[in-house]
Amino acid sequence: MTPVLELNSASFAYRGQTAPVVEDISFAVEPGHSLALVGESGAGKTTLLRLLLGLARATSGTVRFDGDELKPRDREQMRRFRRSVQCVFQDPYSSLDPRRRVGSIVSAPLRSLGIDSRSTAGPKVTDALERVGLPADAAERYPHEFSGGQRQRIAIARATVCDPRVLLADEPVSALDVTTRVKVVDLLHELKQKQGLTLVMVSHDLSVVASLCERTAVLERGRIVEQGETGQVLGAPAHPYTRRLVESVPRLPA
Ligand SMILES: Nc1ncnc2c1ncn2[C@@H]1O[C@H](COP(=O)(O)OP(=O)(O)OP(=O)(O)O)[C@@H](O)[C@H]1O
Repeated sequence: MTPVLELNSASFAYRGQTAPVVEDISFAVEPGHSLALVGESGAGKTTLLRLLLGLARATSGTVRFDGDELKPRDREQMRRFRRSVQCVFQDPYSSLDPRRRVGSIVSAPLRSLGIDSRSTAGPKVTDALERVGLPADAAERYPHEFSGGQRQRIAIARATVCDPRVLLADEPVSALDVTTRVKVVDLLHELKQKQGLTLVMVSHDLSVVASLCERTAVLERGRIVEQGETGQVLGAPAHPYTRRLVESVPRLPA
């Protein structure tokens, strides 16, 4: 099967810097599967998501979408891409415009992709809100009327309203308290199961990774040191860096 997203020997250096922050990265994301990117702060995880989103362009190597090289200037391809690949960020407070009602926030991708107008988007917005466990009347309210967990649900409703195939999520639950975190992880799990959503997720939380992602790639200072089945990578790490990451997870005393 053609991977929906693929990096081939991709490297990226920020403007004005010679040293790449990610180097020689290769992985493929198969449709319906999920991949976690893990590693310490500054390892380059968010930069990889930016490459996958077409927000940054690989300095060398390629990013492929449905088998074709991703070209941010190709408007037709980017339209298909935006319809297929959506994202959710860490902070549900800053990622939602406080001046707009939730209905307008959630319908934004439908309108910007030309799928619906404000007047025709209603049923899809209701559906998307329902799928994430929010009542239909949430559409009439403003983000400040919701808790952090509910706001992240709104962000997930916005990201899934146009039925994308892939969700790219940057630390989607790390700003949430522990019980809310579990509920949002359950929601992501359900979207994977029911809608066959492909998930690429950055997370510091290895238990979240273990519960959501079949595959894991471990990033150390911009390079992948290990990747494979999550159970294998986190359960029996082959690389000393992965072992250190796994061992650094705090455990309750026995
Ligand atoms: N706009 C930028 N300009 C220059 N360097 C940057 C920029 N953004 C990030 N970097 C550098 O790139 C490296 C990788 O950063 P990145 O945010 O991708 O790491 P990360 O693994 O996502 O970290 P964290 O877990 O803390 O979010 C870091 O050394 C960072 O300082």
